[in-house]
Amino acid sequence: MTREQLVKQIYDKGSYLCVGLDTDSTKIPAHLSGNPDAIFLFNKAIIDATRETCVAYKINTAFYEALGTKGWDAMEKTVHYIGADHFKIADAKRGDIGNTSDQYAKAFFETLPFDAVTVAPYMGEDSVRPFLEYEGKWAIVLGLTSNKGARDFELQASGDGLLYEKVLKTVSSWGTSQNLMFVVGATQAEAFTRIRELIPDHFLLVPGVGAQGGSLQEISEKAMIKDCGLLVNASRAVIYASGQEDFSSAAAAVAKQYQEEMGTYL
Ligand SMILES: O=C(O)c1cc(=O)[nH]c(=O)n1[C@@H]1O[C@H](COP(=O)(O)O)[C@@H](O)[C@H]1O
Repeated sequence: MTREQLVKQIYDKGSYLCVGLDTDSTKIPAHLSGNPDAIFLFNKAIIDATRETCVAYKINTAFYEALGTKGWDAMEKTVHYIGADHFKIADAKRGDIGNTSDQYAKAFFETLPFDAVTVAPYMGEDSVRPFLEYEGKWAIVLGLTSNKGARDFELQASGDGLLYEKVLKTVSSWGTSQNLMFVVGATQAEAFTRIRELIPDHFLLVPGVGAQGGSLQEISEKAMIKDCGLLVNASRAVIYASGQEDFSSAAAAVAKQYQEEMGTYL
């Protein structure tokens, strides 16, 4: 999906919500959990319930890989079920020597129809480049993450700034704002102004609202740009809004609330 197509989806729907399909097999409601296809059926119900209120889905591959081939099959079925209108992110946090990253890119962009993969930048340019070589596909590189471990490296001084600032500056020269986004955690709200000084044009994938407590209002006020430039992810707050038979209507209601609030910022 190109930036233009993504931006059109955002303004058509009045939403920059990304629903995170972090589907934990131990949290599937009881009425589904005995079904051999439970993970996919859960995802399908969530997708049907949130299609109109979100523009992206982020599949966190860990939750699927943890189940072996059964999980991978559920992920494949899910990404195909989402279809072409939504921006599909493989949250796999990949990145390795060039010929290995080539294979990761092939896995998510050719074998599977994802639009974007999250990438860890630690191994440098040759580990990120393979993800930038596909027309209409995106690398979403970790910038400043939402977790407390961000302090261990990302927020440490490096040269004349912080390490994450160096990552944003350097990585942004490897691609363009048409094929490269950055992850910035919603819990890092005080950094958003500085981040927009460094990368004024790039889309940001912002996880950390909902269960991790980040403020949608604060992020939107500090980091929204003229064509929005934000995808805000919520996983647990949406998909586990209820653990009962009404889980999909509860998810729909939470996603709608996010969409309505987002509409006021767009
Ligand atoms: O890359 C990510 O998506 C990510 C980066 C980050 O800094 N923090 C973060 O929480 N995430 C992911 O975003 C999702 C957040 O989930 P919830 O806290 O349940 O909304 C999970 O899939 C995390 O792996």
